[in-house]
Amino acid sequence: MVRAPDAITFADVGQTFATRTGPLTALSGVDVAIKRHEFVAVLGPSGCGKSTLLRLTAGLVKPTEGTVSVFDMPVTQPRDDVGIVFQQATLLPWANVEDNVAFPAKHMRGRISKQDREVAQDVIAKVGLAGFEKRLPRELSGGMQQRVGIARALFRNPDILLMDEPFSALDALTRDQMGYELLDLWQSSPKTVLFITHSIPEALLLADRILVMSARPGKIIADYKVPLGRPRDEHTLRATEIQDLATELRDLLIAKETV
Ligand SMILES: Nc1ncnc2c1ncn2[C@@H]1O[C@H](COP(=O)(O)OP(=O)(O)OP(=O)(O)O)[C@@H](O)[C@H]1O
Repeated sequence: MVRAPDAITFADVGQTFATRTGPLTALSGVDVAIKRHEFVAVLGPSGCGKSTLLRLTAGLVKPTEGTVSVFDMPVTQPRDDVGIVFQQATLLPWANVEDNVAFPAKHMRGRISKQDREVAQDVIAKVGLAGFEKRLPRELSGGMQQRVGIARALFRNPDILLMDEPFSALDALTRDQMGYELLDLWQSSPKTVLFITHSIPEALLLADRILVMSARPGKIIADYKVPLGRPRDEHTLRATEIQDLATELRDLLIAKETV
């Protein structure tokens, strides 16, 4: 039988940066495979290399050791089938919502076509912003700006969505709301998601699988399957086995913070 390729593979990946004070090893010996349409959360102490994992997957950084592959093809440059959402939406302040969402087309082809605008309007509606197409970023709340960032990442309908603490700058209620909306989006249009967070409840609510990283140089020290079905809602995290897993994750992270 032909094996379906994994969506993302890290094969013995290491990343050392040259810094003014000498080489800094951010990641070492990272070996992991992520299946297509798996939702994977990554937890780990600050500075352990979580964002570096995403940047390697997106082709924004080249690994100094090992290979990062997307659908079995080594990543050598930024790819169309990978969308990224950062902690801040990083929108163009002078461009309206529609132009921000369609910006990848402008960046690639120098113009936004009528068809691009239709696609942009469709993803804007998907993230709940229909009617706001002509607004400027400064006219939107933080949560709405982040929805625009998500719409921009979805614009090219990528198979892989990389999310770097996408909701951590939002207030607690908006953050929860965005998590549920993301689950709805993911269920209606499945994608492979690599989601970085510092929040254990957020990781448990969203993910199929949770990877835990050690302090720098980061490596994957635990790989948990989240024992929850879908769909999930606000009652999901009350299950006893989830409380136990949350405690286990907390203990592991506290131990690793001190390493
Ligand atoms: N381009 C770079 N040049 C030099 N050092 C870098 C570079 N990018 C990242 N680093 C260093 O690599 C380490 C890992 O950084 P990274 O941003 O991946 O960590 P992180 O786990 O995402 O951190 P946080 O949780 O605080 O956001 C840090 O010590 C950081 O200073």
